[in-house]
Amino acid sequence: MAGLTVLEVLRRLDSGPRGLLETQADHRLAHYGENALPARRPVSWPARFARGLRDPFTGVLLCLGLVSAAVSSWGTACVITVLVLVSCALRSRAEYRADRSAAALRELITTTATVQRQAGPASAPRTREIPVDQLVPGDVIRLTPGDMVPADLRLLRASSLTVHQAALTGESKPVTKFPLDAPGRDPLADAALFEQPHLCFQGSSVASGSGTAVVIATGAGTRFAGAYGSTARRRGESAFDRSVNGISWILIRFMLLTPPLVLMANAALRGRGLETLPFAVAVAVGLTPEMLPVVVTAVLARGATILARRHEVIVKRLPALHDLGAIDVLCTDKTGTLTQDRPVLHCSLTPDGRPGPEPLHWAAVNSLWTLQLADLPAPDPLDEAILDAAEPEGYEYEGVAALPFDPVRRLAGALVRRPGRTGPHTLVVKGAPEDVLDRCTRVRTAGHDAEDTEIDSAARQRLRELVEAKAAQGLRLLAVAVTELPAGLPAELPAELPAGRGRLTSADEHGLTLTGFVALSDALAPTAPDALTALARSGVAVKVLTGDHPGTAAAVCRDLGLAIDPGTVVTGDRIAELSGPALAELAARTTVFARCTPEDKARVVAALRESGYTTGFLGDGVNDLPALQTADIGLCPRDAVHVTREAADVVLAAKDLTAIGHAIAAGRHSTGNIVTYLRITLSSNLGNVIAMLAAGLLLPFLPMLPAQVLLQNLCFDAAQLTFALDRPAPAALRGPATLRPHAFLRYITGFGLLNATADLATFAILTLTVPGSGHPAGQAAFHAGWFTENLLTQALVMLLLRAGRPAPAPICLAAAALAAIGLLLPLSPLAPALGMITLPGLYYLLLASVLTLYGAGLALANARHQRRYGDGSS
Ligand SMILES: Nc1ncnc2c1ncn2[C@@H]1O[C@H](COP(=O)(O)OP(=O)(O)OP(=O)(O)O)[C@@H](O)[C@H]1O
Ligand SMILES: [Mg+2]
Repeated sequence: MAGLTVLEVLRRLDSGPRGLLETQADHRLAHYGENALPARRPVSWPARFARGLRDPFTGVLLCLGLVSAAVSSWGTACVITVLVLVSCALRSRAEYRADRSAAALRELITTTATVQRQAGPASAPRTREIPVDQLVPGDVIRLTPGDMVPADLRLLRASSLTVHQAALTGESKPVTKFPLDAPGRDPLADAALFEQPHLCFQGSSVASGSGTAVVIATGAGTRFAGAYGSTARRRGESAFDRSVNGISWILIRFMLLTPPLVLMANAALRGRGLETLPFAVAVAVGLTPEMLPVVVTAVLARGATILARRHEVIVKRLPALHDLGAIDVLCTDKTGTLTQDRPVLHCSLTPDGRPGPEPLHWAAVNSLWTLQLADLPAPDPLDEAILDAAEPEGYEYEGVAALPFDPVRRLAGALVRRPGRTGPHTLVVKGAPEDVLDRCTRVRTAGHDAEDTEIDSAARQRLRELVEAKAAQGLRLLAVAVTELPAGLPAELPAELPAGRGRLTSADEHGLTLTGFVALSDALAPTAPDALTALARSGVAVKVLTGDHPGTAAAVCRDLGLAIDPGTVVTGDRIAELSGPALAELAARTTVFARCTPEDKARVVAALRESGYTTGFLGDGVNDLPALQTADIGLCPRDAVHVTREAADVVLAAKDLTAIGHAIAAGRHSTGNIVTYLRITLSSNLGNVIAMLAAGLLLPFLPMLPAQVLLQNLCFDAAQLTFALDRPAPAALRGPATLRPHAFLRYITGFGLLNATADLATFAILTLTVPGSGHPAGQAAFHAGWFTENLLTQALVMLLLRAGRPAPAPICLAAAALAAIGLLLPLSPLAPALGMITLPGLYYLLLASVLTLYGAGLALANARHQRRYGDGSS
């Protein structure tokens, strides 16, 4: 449809500029289905289950199962299958529950689109907000800054519209879009589809300006769904990938190496052949923390559920909770996040700093006509405050053309004329004082005999000082300027020409006459000071990145209790000059960044990430989008614009910024639990494997039958699921929680060797107390003895390797159950079936002393580790 004229497109879609009839829309919704990307639809139970199978651990386990089946070791194959099925089922259940607990909150923040529809053929079209999934082809919709482009669209009208298409084209700068009536004849027709100016695509978002468009494709029919299917974000490796996934991949390599090593060692030293394969497979399974994916999902799901319930925080992807715990720098924007973004007019000042109505009057004319001509359904809070405060004099003028506000230019321009009068038009510009002053050559003195004088450098300096002084009071200042443009010229060129190209352009905004300033005040968000204090206390550095004036930013930060020197505020132009290490160094030592463009915010965040910080970004506006996508974790308040909410990983659904502190604590808690689980499980698995390999080589028989290895493994796995319910040490919650794979591997190797020593000591007492290892009965006793010892040491490790507080009841119960199984199974009637027999009493006596020594060693080594590293993380 890209080459058709607007009329042809509307005719094909059986629609019109007034929009669809409600009944038509209902029929189409039934016919085309909901407008949701296939990847975003709710996931069914079987699909969730199948997704679990794609996990790398499960993959390796399945391979080991296949190997076992190939050598007809059916018992092993069955145990592995059961492990895989149980772990997938447990994982999908945890995910499902986490999803459901946030579902109600998610309703609060569903993305909507402004659609224009008619109740009946004769009625006037009405605009209203509907959830984007209700859009159908043929719908006519409005676009405003911060909107997601909800479907594939053909533009009907646009006013300085620019869209972010980074998700589609990788281009990070917004691109201009404008309607073309007959694009087939346009020289741009050969450009790639996403570059076409008259089409907007699902997956992009509105950066500035506004427009009206007709929906040409929805749901799975959009280009985005066709090209990408899902919305993978290309932000690089996250903290979760670096830690949990990093460890997983190291382990998987070990697992894959183990069976061939065992086979080769047994062949070389003992002359055994392929009959040791089931044992080798069992050893590899024994090394695997099969339940790692389950425990990770269960821990994160539980944390997310509690956060949703207690603090109304929505975690959109579970790994984001882990990353929250790792945040050590939180960047936040100011307006709308730390302040309420409900500005009220404080004063209207003439250029000499005295109160006077003229600046407010012109500001209101500008606000009114930029709003009207840009077709925005709702004014921006600054414009709203200006219109509320001004007399409705704007109606004396008639708007001709407008250049709506955009956060890079920091200006808004409106071209107006007096109705019925000929003569030049007036261009009214308002915006950030620095940017307006740069374009002013004259200044208007106040009073009845208003006259314009040239601005000399002394006057310019005085104006800057006035701005500084007002900003230092925490006021948001806009400068207002006017100029005359000859009528008939560029503004009234034929309407097909896109706005911003040939009509009013930013090039017209020069040679202006300053009429004065309007100052607005914006109250702090009530919970912001507490939230910042709590963050500082929990070891998270806070940085403020704002588009506002440095003086205003500094004053607001002072009110919030952030300690900064006024001279240390860095402005956007500094950021733009620097790159690489210089920028990273500046970003690390600066607390407040002012006059940032959206790009500047993103560059600061990227520089912080590159220097190794785990960075969160909290923001609410379109100008925050690039930074939010660059950060490790994007957070937004509930009132954020659609696109920001869509891009954020974490949404604060309550109007309470202290929820961030709770979310970070929950993240640390989750990471702490995962780390405890991993330490315990890996150090004892590693110990067992070392012992098994050593015994396999020292003994003339297999130290444990494959079935026994798998059985003890099943018992460990079941017991370790209780770590999802653990409480980490308070020290683990005090600072950012990260897991550094190398330090971690050192830890588990140390404790693994300790564990192996206990095993080897047990072998020694077994050879002493159980004679005749040449006979089957002697071997069965050996197997039983080691089985008992293994489960008992595992129980000890579960209780002693934790940091800080005593273990909660479920963990104690699980450890007790392990000990009971270890002691009672070899005595039970089941023992012969498992290849074990009853042991002599002397063995238990000696075992008790080995375990006492082991327990003491464990406690000592753990206490030393705690002293050295303090927290629960590694
Ligand atoms: N509607 C508007 N018309 C004219 N100028 C505006 C308008 N809105 C904002 N400005 C000017 O542009 C500047 C930058 O605005 P921007 O939206 O990028 O950031 P901000 O809202 O000031 O702060 P933050 O980045 O903390 O949300 C503002 O400080 C103000 O001077
Ligand atoms: Mg903002």
